Amino acid sequence: MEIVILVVVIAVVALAAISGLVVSGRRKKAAEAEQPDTAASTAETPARTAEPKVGEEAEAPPEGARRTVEEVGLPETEEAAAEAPATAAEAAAAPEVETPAPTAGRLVRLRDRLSRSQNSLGKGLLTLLSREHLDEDTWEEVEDTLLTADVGVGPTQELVERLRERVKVLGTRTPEELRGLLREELLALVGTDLDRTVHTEVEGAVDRPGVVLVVGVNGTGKTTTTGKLARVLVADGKSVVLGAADTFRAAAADQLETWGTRVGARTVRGPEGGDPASVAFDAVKQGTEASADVVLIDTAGRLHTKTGLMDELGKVKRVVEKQAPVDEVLLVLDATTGQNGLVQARVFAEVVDITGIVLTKLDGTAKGGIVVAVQRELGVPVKLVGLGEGADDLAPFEPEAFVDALVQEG
Ligand SMILES: Nc1nc2c(ncn2[C@@H]2O[C@H](COP(=O)(O)OP(=O)(O)OP(=O)(O)O)[C@@H](O)[C@H]2O)c(=O)[nH]1
Repeated sequence: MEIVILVVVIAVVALAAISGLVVSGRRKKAAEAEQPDTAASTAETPARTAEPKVGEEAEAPPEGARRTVEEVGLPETEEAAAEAPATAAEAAAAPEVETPAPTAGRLVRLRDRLSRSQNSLGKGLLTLLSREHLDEDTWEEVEDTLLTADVGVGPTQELVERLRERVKVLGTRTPEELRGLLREELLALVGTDLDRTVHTEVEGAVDRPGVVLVVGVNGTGKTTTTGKLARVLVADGKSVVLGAADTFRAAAADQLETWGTRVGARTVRGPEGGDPASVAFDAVKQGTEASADVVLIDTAGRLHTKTGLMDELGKVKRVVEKQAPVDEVLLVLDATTGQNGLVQARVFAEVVDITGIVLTKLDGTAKGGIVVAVQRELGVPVKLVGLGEGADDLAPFEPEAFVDALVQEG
């Protein structure tokens, strides 16, 4: 009997084992049916590995997901994905090249700024000239007004003399007549027949860039002006190479390079404290090799009292001239420094032949008369004026727009 019971138990256990195997086989098949392709399982793999488990919780690696190196290959999408971060990084690193505002009529655009700062000169003169009796005291006041605006002694006396004569002839004076008269006389003083173009064009069939040297004392706005001038030239369709020959002030080359990058102009620079003449030489060389239209060279802010530094400026020019003639030497003067600017102008003119003047910060002073004074002092025209810190706030100087801003109503 016991033997019969034992045989029955063994038979039941055996049956149970067989049915268990069948069920697990079915489950496995059903699971395989739920995984239609390997790509889907590959996609799941990272999710599993993202949360690794250890010990008893550890899962067996998915069998079907494994592929050999040969099988995996590099599909197009993976290539693109691999390239994408580099392109994005490049895009972030590559600065956006700006399109500067056109230069034609810039001074007209900036006229409000000019008349805001210079209007007191015109208004002051018109008020005085409108007085019923133009006695000596009044003429003295006219003179003082002009001197205060930095017109300079010689030009002031000339203007007062001309005004006295013309007012006498005029007899009765309407405000409009006076305005017209003052406009004419101021315009004659500023000069309408001077060549105010910044010389960047090379004459003849010579294959070289125009070379412009920018000089001036520290803080006058020299580096900023060089950068703004690059924008003016780019706006006029020229290609520009910048030379950072201000190797004394560490930040100057960076500052210049930033200006250049914004308009797609290359900046040639040297080691900090290096030889400025060698940087200037390299800039012209590279500009020539690159067939650039213009090379603009920013020089160190020289204190005009330091003879050694001034001598070095002369050297920069001589060394550049071994590559190509310098077509334009622009002296940058800060209009707010008044008579001190004239002293600087005189000293610079002794070292290099200044061919044009840039008056910066005219937006921050009522002393616009410096335009007249500095032209007289150097016999060189004002070619550009700075009317703000904005990138396109440097304008070609136009005598008519300038004088209109002085005498305009309002
Ligand atoms: N309001 C006004 N500020 C200006 C003008 N031009 C330049 N500046 C400012 O003047 C300051 C000096 O300009 P920089 O270009 O650094 O002067 P810099 O002559 O190159 O000076 P160094 O490199 O030290 O020789 C800057 O803050 C400019 O933004 C202008 O026309 N108007």
